[in-house]
Amino acid sequence: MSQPINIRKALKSFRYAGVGMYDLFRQENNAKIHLIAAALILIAGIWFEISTIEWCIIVIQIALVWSAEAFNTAIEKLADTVTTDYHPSIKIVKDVAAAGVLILAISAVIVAGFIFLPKVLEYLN
Ligand SMILES: Nc1ncnc2c1ncn2[C@@H]1O[C@H](COP(=O)(O)OP(=O)(O)OP(=O)(O)O)[C@@H](O)[C@H]1O
Repeated sequence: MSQPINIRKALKSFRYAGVGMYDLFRQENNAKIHLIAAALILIAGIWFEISTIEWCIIVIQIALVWSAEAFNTAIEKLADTVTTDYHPSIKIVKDVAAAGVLILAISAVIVAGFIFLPKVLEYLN
């Protein structure tokens, strides 16, 4: 028979995830850069009064990059737990995980360009 939903357990999981998010942005250099970039984009969004659909796209892009950074950090920590000695497989694991972040970061920059570049050009004219 299926188990009933355990609200207390779910709330505990939220708390652990919150601690993970705090650790991510407090300890990881790249995560701090992504946090500052997101803050600047949010300020630009308010300044240029972007539309609801543009806000949705920006929020999705920020979430994708942050999420990829979180998974990348988790993989790095796990790899370092396995060994801190040089290992060719660990190199591939870390490089590929970092590539996952880079792909989404590039996509975020392109999307930001599509949204903000016309507004910046119009503002400058
Ligand atoms: N144990 C290892 N074996 C082989 N190569 C490694 C190993 N650890 C790190 N590397 C190489 O060094 C690169 C940087 O790894 P590192 O763990 O320092 O990541 P980072 O992105 O600098 O993150 P952080 O500064 O958060 O630790 C990896 O992408 C990989 O190419």
